[in-house]
Amino acid sequence: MTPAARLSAAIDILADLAVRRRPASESLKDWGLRHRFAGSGDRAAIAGLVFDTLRRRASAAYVMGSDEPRALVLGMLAVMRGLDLDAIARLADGSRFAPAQLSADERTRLADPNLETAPPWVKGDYAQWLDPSLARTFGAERVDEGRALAARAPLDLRVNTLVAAPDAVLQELAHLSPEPGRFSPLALRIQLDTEGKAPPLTSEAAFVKGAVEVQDEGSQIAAILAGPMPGAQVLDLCAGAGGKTLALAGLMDNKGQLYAYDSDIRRLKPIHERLQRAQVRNVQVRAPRGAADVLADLEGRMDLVLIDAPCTGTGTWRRNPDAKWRMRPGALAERIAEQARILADAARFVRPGGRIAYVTCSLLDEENGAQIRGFLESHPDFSVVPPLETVLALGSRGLGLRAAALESAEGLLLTPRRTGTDGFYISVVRRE
Ligand SMILES: C[S@@+](CC[C@H](N)C(=O)[O-])C[C@H]1O[C@@H](n2cnc3c(N)ncnc32)[C@H](O)[C@@H]1O
Repeated sequence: MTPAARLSAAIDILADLAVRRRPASESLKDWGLRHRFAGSGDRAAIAGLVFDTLRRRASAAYVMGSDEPRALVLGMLAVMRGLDLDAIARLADGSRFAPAQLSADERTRLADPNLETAPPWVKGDYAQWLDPSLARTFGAERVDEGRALAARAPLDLRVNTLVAAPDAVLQELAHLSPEPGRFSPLALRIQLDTEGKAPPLTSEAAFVKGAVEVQDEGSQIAAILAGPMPGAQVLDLCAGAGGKTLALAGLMDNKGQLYAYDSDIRRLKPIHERLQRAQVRNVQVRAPRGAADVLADLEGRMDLVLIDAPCTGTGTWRRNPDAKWRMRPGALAERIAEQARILADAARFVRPGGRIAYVTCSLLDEENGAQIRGFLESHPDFSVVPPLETVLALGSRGLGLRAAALESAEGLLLTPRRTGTDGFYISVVRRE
C-alpha cells in the first residue's frame, strides 16, 4: 500500500470507531480481516496513524475546526508528525486510493496549525470534563503532563532475576538496543521504530525461557516500593493477569508465601502459565468460589497486602489513547467506590506492624490521595509510611525517584513527563 492509501485506511477506521464506539484494536482487527491483501507493515503503519490521531485528537480537531475522521488524521499529521502543508497535500492528492484533495479551508488551517490560544484540555489532549481533576493534581503543568501522556510509550521489560541476571539479558537482547531503566534496576527499555511498532518480543528466547516480562517501569517501581521481603507473607489482592505478582515473587526470591487473588476469575486465567514460565514457586493462586470467603484463613496474618486497584487508567493513556476519549464520569464514580471497598477489605488481612501498598495507574487525586485520606479517617490504627521511607527500597536511585515524582503527604505519583514511566500512584500505610 502507498502511504496515501494507508492514510485513507486510517480515516476509514476512525469513521468506524466514531460510529461503533468500541476499542480501536477491535476496529483495526476487523479492517485487517476485510483487507487481507494488506501486509504486516501496512497494518502496523495504519495502526500507528490511528493511535497517533487518538493521541492528539483534541488538538487535531481544534486546528482543523472539525472532528470528522478525515480532519483528525490531517490535523494529526501537522500537530503530531510535524508534516507541513506541502507534505500533507502530496499525500491527500485525490489520486486512486488516496484521500481527496485538500479543500481551500483545509489548506489555510494546515498552513498554520496553531494551538496558542487553545484551552488547556485541547493543548494537553484530554477530555474537557477531566480538566478540573487534572488541574487539582498538576495545576498549570497539566498541559505539559497531557502532552507527555499523548506521546508514544517505549517497550519496557523487567528482568526476571529468578531466571537470569540483568547484565546477561542486556547482552542477549543487544540486537534490540535495550537501555537500562532510570529507576528500576530490573528495567530494560526498548524504543519503538518510527511508525510506533515494537519488536516481536514474545518470540525472543529470553522471553520464552522466562528471563523477561513486558512491564512498564512504573509498574516495576510500584512493586519495588511495596517492599516485599524474601520470606514474607504477602497478599496480592487484585492480581489480575499477574504482572505485579510475578514482580513480587522475583523480589521475594521465591521465598515466603505470596497469595494471588482477583475477584474476577477470568482475569486470573493467564497467571498460571505466566507463573510457570517465570519459574515462580512461592505463589498460591486463590480464585473466587461463589459466596465463599476464599481468603478467610489469611486474616491478620499478612506482612504486606498489595492493592493494584481497578482504576480509570488515566496514567496509561500513552498505551491506550482511545481510552481517554471513551472514559465517562460514571466510570470514575464506580472506580472510586470500588477502591474504597477494596481498601477497607484489605485491612482485615494485615498483621500488626504489617503494611498495605495501594497502587493505581491513575493520575486523579480522587482515586489516589483522597482514597488514602478516607481510609485513614476510618482506620485510625493505620498511618502513612512517608514516601521518604518507601523510596529507600530503591537504594540510591530512590532519591532520584523522589526528586522526579510528584510527592504528597500520602504517596508518590509517577508520570511520563516526570519519571518517563506510565502514570502510577503508590502509597504505603502501616498498621500499628
Ligand atoms: C489494575 S488491575 C490488576 C492488574 C494486575 N495486578 C497486574 O499487574 O497485571 C485491577 C484488578 O482488580 C480486580 N478487582 C476489581 N475489584 C476487586 C475486588 N473487590 N477484589 C479483588 N480484585 C478486584 C479486577 O478484576 C482487575 O483484575
